[in-house]
Amino acid sequence: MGKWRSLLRLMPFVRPYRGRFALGCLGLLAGSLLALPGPLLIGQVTDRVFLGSRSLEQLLVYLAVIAGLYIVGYAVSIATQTAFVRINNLVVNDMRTAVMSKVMDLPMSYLSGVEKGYVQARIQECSSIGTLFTPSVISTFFTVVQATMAIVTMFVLNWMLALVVVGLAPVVLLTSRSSGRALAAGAKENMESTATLNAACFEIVNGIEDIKILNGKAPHLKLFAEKIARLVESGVKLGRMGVVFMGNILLVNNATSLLILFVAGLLILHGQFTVGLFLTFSQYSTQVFSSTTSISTLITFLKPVCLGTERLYELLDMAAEDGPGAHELTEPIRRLDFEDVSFRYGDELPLVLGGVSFSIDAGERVLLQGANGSGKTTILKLLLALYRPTSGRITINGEDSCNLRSADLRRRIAVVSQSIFLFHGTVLDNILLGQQGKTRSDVEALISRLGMERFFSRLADGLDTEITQSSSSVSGGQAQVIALVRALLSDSDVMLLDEPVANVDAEARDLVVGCLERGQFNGMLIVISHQTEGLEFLRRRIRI
Ligand SMILES: Nc1ncnc2c1ncn2[C@@H]1O[C@H](COP(=O)(O)OP(=O)(O)OP(=O)(O)O)[C@@H](O)[C@H]1O
Repeated sequence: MGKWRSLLRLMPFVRPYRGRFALGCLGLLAGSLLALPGPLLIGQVTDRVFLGSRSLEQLLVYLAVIAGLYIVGYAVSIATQTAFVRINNLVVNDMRTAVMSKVMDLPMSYLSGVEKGYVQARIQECSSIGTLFTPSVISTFFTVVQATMAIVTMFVLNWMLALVVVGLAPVVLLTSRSSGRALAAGAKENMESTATLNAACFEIVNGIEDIKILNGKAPHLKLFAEKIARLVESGVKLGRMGVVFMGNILLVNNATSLLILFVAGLLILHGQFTVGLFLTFSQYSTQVFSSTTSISTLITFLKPVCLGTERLYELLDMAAEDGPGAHELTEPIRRLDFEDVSFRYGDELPLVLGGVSFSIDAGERVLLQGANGSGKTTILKLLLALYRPTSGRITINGEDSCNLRSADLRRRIAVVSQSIFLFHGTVLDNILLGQQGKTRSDVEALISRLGMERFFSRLADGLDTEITQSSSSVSGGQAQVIALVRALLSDSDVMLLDEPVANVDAEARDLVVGCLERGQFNGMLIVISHQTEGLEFLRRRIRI
């Protein structure tokens, strides 16, 4: 029961579309009601026209009424299904957006521990929850109404035959339920095989360059073929189960039809029943049995929905990186202090920083030095509130940075990191990313002030050069210069540069270091570098 209750947690996602949802439900109810008179009218036309009056006029009247019901039913069904398809898509995409937004707010201490592709998988899981809003699943709830009305009508017409139909319903239910369970288990296995195949594809595409260099095609293809073989095997098994499932349902339906034919036949032979009523009963019993089958498979459908909902909220309920009391940072950063800061990346991991203390004031230019792995980059990450100190505190203008909104803090701190990630889009898009109120002309003015026009004109399409993830349209050194322009454009109070002169050619090095040396940035400057050559203008040194 606890599991089913988790479905109630989906209410906030349905609420924005409650009008549409209510209309859709009304449509389904109307569809169920419209399906009710059909069998009764067919029975009547048989008894009253074919076996009675034999009047063409009367036949046409019946046909017109039945056709009218079918046409209205068709229109209602199309409108209802379209409404639910729309609701399904909207709800699923709202969930995806909520998950993505939450993921972006989660602390790095969690995110750095999750595997690649995991978040992607969690976002994809939302579509399994969307199954709940597909017309076929929602309509199952309404087939119960339809089946109940059919049973009531049958009891009114002939209680004895109605009892036979009702008595047979559990047989249909149990048959489809047991075959459905096997089908669900097969589907799970097939999904697992698909996921492992996807993981293999992801790895091959990701490491394609190294696979080529290392001549690794043959072993990777072998591994890929093994995964394909597993998928084929589970696909065939699933297909066989599907055939057996349908076969079993057909078998039971045929057996029940035969039994109804037998009982109705006896009643007709004794003059207690008519041929028309038999036709009516046949159609109603089909409605009852198909509703029974849908209900039994509904449970199979709802299980992954419940599981998906639980997993969705597991993520949405996680604590975000900013505590509820975090407040705005309204004034510029004038001073920052590390007060006896210690840090480890995980409870089980060793200390990276042990009791680090220093203070930096506005306008200071600092070179942060230390051996490989001593924690220099970690200090920058702590400053950016990507991680929180394990002990000690970092204060900004005297206030504990844990109490400040991290987005405000990051707006005031520009970064040129060691490994620059450029996003899909143009060079200009990347420079303007996250810059409020800045335009192309601001970028062009800055480039000209920095004397970097020649550098940018050498890119394939200048500022409009497309950055693609697969082919590097800019080199590492070029990315460094782009990141510096982005940092300078942001009018931040603090600038952090992690190894700006490593792995770059003389030109990029002169462009990056030169413009800092010439005082193009007058705020607090913190540079991490193993090399000191050319960085003499950074008067203060902090060693950790
Ligand atoms: N996300 C992480 N999870 C666990 N350990 C990490 C993580 N990031 C860094 N470390 C570890 O923390 C230590 C310090 O790393 P950091 O990058 O801060 O050093 P660094 O002084 O900048 O090194 P370098 O001079 O080589 O760039 C290293 O041992 C590193 O392996």
